[in-house]
Amino acid sequence: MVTVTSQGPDLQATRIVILGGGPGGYEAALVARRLGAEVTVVERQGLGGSAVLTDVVPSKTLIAAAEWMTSTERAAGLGIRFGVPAAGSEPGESTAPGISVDLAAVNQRVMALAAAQSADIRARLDREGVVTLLGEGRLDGPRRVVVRPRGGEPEVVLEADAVLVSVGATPRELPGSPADGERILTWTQLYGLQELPEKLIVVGSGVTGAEFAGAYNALGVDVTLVSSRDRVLPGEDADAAELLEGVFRSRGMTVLSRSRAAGAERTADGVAVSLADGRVVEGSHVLVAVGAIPATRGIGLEEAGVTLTPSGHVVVDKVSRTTARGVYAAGDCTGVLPLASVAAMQGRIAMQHVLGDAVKPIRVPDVAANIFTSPEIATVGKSEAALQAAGSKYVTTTLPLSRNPRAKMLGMRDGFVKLFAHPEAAVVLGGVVVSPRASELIFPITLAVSHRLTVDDVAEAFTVYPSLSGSIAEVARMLHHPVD
Ligand SMILES: Cc1cc2nc3c(=O)[nH]c(=O)nc-3n(C[C@H](O)[C@H](O)[C@H](O)COP(=O)(O)OP(=O)(O)OC[C@H]3O[C@@H](n4cnc5c(N)ncnc54)[C@H](O)[C@@H]3O)c2cc1C
Ligand SMILES: NC(=O)c1ccc[n+]([C@@H]2O[C@H](COP(=O)([O-])OP(=O)(O)OC[C@H]3O[C@@H](n4cnc5c(N)ncnc54)[C@H](O)[C@@H]3O)[C@@H](O)[C@H]2O)c1
Repeated sequence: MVTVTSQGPDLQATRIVILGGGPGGYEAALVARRLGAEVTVVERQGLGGSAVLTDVVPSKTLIAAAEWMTSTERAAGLGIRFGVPAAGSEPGESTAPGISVDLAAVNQRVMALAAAQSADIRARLDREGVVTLLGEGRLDGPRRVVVRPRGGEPEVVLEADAVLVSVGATPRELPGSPADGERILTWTQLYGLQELPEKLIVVGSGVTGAEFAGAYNALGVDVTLVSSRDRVLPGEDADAAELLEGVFRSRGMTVLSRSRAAGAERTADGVAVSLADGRVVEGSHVLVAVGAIPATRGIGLEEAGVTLTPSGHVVVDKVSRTTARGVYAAGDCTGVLPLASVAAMQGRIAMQHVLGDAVKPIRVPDVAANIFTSPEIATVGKSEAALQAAGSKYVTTTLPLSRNPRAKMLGMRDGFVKLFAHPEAAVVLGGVVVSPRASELIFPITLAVSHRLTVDDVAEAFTVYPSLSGSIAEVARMLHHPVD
């Protein structure tokens, strides 16, 4: 066992040890270095964490390929024909076999991009003077981290003035039906597929399930989405979820609502998913997307005085403090809001707090989020369900995308912009954008929400004509109340 009491040249510097090198961990490391601390990141998988290696980056890269396929759907309506017409064929008649997807090539690109992103993060941390230790870490009390290095070398003990726990979460599996990486898959195992599945069953219609079901459907796969709830995306804006489910069905996806999967087993040439009501759905592969479990067990947290919720999430306050003095936590292991952007913000806030920099507590309602389906669903601020549950006064207007001139030119039909505002103060409380690239369009509404702008502030700003963002100003204009 090697004990490391201090690293780096400055013996007076605060020693920070970060457990987990995902967005929560590596963003914190950069801030802590900038604030003069000695920083060590302990990571068992690779820098960038699950966000970069298995979750956000791979899924969004796969979706980029799927998106390309979806945009070809609109091409015919715009007068585009694929293939070279043969001699004597009618104008516009295609003789080419059409477009096909080489999943092995798509997945190779996905994995290469994830690895490159991880290497970039490692290089950045190295440049900034952050020490990285590849291995499995655990707390030994609140101020000491013990690391089992990946290469089998002796354990390393790191003494710390403060520890940040940012260990993320791992995929939940169906009870009694462990993933085998071949036919029964978690989202981390999809990128080993060399060919498109013949028939993919996606269990779970949360954000992960909806994104993958939409992507594989666009890539040409026969997809069945098993949804335990009344509708897909139960936690999202009801109009957006309803629209997306309609789009899914119109593209040939089978959506089984109110259908809870009880288990999955391999058959001679595929899988059979049994539903709680006795039905059986057969397919070639099943993707299990039923949520995630925080990676907080067995790493000495409770022994160090860190309180966990019954679900295993670390209890934190708005500046990322846990119940143990000197131990902070960020990201999916806290269950505050499982998004990479939130993990990174929690990590930065933790370091600002512990190192005595100016710090603003996290404001979850200001978080912008996006579901990368086609169309995308972007949200920020208060949702309609939250406003109703709190009995808040609000006014709302929705403008369908089909009324936007740019959308008409681009051949886009499915989508809308919706804003919520306070009826008297006219302050923008929240918004929903359902549209291709909604992730890019939500930003003006995010600015409005975080700076407490009014609908008139939004309406008075110029937008380009013609542009999709013109609908945001237009919907704000529709919420204007004339002065009495
Ligand atoms: C399929 C999918 C798609 C997603 N897409 C998006 C998206 O588009 N946008 C978005 O904002 N969010 C997205 N998310 C959510 C996002 O991935 C998470 O919110 C984010 O990864 C959380 O970051 P983190 O730092 O908390 O944890 P992680 O990224 O999970 O990193 C934690 C790291 O800690 C390591 N670790 C765990 N235990 C130990 C230990 N004992 N010792 C050493 N290392 C350890 C893990 O191996 C991991 O590498 C997606 C999630 C999924 C599942
Ligand atoms: N684009 C993004 O930013 C993005 C993408 C993916 C995930 N995420 C983050 O990850 C979080 C978790 O999302 P998720 O979809 O992985 O998990 P989730 O917990 O939100 O959804 C899982 C769904 O599976 C259903 N389910 C559970 N057991 C089932 C069963 N046996 N049969 C059928 N359905 C079952 C649940 O009712 C739930 O609707 C999201 O809230 C989001 O913050 C973000």
